Amino acid sequence: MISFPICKINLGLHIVGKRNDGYHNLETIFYPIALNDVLEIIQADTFSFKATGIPVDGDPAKNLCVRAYDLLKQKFDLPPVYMHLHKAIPLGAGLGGGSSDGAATLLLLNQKFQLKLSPGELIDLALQLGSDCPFFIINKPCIASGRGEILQPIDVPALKGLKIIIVNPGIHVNTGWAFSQITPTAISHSLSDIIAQPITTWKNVLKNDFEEAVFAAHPAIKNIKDQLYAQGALYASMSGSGASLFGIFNKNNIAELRLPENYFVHQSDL
Ligand SMILES: C[C@@](CO)(OP(=O)(O)O)[C@H](O)COP(=O)(O)OP(=O)(O)OC[C@H]1O[C@@H](n2ccc(N)nc2=O)[C@H](O)[C@@H]1O
Ligand SMILES: Nc1ncnc2c1ncn2[C@@H]1O[C@H](COP(=O)(O)OP(=O)(O)O)[C@@H](O)[C@H]1O
Repeated sequence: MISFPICKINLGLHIVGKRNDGYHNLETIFYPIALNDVLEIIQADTFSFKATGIPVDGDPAKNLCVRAYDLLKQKFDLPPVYMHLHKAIPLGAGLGGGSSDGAATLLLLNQKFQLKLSPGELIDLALQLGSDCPFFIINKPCIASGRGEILQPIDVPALKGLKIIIVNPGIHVNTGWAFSQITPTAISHSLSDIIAQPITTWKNVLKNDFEEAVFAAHPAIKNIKDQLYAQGALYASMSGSGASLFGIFNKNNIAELRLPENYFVHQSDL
């Protein structure tokens, strides 16, 4: 069986409080983007995992696909499988690619071996893999709170018919470090109220709390946001804890960005 794990951007991201378990409560809107990895799972005589495409760092046994399989193996008598992950989503980019692969593994195995896990059970398992993972069980625009697992589907009519450009400069921002830089604050504007307004009103009110610290540490990241606006973006922001930036444009107003050749650039319809 094959699946195409997509990625996400964050439309607004507020850190609202530090929790006793070391994580933070946040409020954000997860919005799915049509930039995807490919994951194939086949029943086999022995377990194996192969990754191609953009190289994934670290121990393959800790890959989120393998960790998702191991998690289900603790609960069910799963047979061995061959898993092939082809990576196209940049890593550690604030796009949730690894989380999406982990969630896709849970969904594929649930379907293939008829495990009959409900969406709620899959979300609980996904949260054990990472805070971004539960969203990829749903894969529809959602307003999220808690660590990211309290999810409410939401319509974002302001984005209909528009185009997105994602730029990743390949700078690694550690997510734990980014959270440590933030002093949590109460939300002054409701995210759902903001995104119900036309996109031209978002610029000064829809904010990612990580930008200030990440831009201060990496001016090259801020420079991309400035370029997106200079090229006519209706709205531009960093995604997650970085380092990807996205700009939202009218269809007939595609940016001509002057970026270093090694930067990753993706364009798609919203
Ligand atoms: C910031 C966000 C926003 O969507 O996205 P990314 O930038 O990673 O894509 C997420 O909250 C990231 O989720 P995820 O990347 O799954 O993080 P996790 O593996 O769960 O946690 C990595 C580390 O970040 C911190 N962390 C993460 C989530 C959270 N709600 N509070 C935290 O304090 C913790 O220090 C944790 O050890
Ligand atoms: N399938 C996977 N794809 C990408 N990264 C993975 C995967 N499995 C584990 N990882 C680890 O997770 C780290 C960050 O994952 P990723 O989801 O790409 O970042 P982000 O949460 O910033 O979007 C990677 O640097 C890598 O070490």
